Amino acid sequence: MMAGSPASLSGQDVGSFAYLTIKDRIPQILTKAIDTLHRHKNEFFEKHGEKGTEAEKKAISLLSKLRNELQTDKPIIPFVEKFVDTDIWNQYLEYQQSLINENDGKPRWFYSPWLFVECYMYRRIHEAIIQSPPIDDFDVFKESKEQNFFESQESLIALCTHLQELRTTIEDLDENQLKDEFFKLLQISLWGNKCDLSLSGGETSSQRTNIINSVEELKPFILVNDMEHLWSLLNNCKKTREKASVTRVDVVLDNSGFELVTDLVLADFLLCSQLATEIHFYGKTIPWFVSDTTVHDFNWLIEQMKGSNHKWMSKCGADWENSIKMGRWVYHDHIFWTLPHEFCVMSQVAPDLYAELQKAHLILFKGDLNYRKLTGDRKWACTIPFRQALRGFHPAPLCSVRTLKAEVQVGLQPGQAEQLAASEPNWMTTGKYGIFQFDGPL
Ligand SMILES: O=P(O)(O)OC[C@H]1O[C@](O)(CO)[C@@H](O)[C@@H]1O
Ligand SMILES: [Mn+2]
Repeated sequence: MMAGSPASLSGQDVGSFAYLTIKDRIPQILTKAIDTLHRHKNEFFEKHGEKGTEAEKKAISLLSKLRNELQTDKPIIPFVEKFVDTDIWNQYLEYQQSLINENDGKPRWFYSPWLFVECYMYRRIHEAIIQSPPIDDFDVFKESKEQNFFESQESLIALCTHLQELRTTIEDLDENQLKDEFFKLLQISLWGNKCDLSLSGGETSSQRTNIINSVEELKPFILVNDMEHLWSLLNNCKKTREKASVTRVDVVLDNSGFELVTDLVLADFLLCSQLATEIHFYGKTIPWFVSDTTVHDFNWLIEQMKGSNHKWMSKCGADWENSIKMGRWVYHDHIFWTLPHEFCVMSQVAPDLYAELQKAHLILFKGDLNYRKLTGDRKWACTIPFRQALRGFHPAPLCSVRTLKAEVQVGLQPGQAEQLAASEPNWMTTGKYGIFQFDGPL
């Protein structure tokens, strides 16, 4: 821990959201993963014969073992299977061990930082799968992600239709109208973050109502609203940039399905409004926090949309595929996003990624987990400045776009948290509230 930063959120605090997640939500997610493997038994057999059946059994027994370790608060054990990040993970385990002063103290599920153990759990799921060839490329969360996409169809069609209409009139919009549209699509992308699947223990959490109509009603639930800063920054880039030069917006993606479409709609708008000229996306290398986007999810979703029999949805899919082909959209993978580290150490742990992010004019960090990593998932007072919680992480001007699902929030006005807590004790963890929290140029 760096001097001056508060303790990490942890399962030690009985009754806290961290505690309840480790006690209830994580075992539930593991049970669901086991069940998913079970249900694919025949598929594995058809594909790989007896070897497939054996692999399914092995993966299930590894996951059951993991669930047992967790539920009996066993020590956190090192990774054994060789993978690109195994050494970094095991070093981090040692680092966590070194933070424990007691003799022979070992990191344990309910004792160690929540961010660490929760990331560890998802990495262990991945280990169980890669230890079970030939089903070692199976994504236990894929079905849920696809289901989320299909269940949100109606709302997604409305969104695609809105985007396509907007594209035909965009030339005629004056600056204020353009700004209104920008704000609308930003808010849709914010509320899209309600739909993650780890909060609901992997149960469906899709968007069934037309989100565009809800934006106005939801405004009072935005606790920190720095949208104006984002507008000034990008509009200024647009006005001052030379002909052939670049305005680059980077989006650190969160969930696939509904949320991903809201992000891609925003990205599309940024280009056609010329607020940006290039968009870079970052996804996860392995299945993560149930609903997070991997490259497979990203490609799958665009492919699905392209093949849709709805005219405007299919147009979006085709346009987006083209944006990728033309290099206006760039997708990046990096193992750092599925490590347990706080972002303030990114420049040391993943200097190449930090350097990549430095090329952006603006970075949007989608979702709650990114916010936890931005702030270190620590017990900050709600009123400390965002920049202080970032502890030196500043590759470029950045903004967190997140609905609140964890007990960490900084940069609030004095009294704001108290007022919320008085009427709603769970205001930090239900996803009902959201923020656009910006950290501008240094
Ligand atoms: O998809 P998001 O917005 O990052 O949310 C993932 C969230 O899942 C939870 O860990 C619940 O387990 C949240 O508290 C967490 O931060
Ligand atoms: Mn997520």
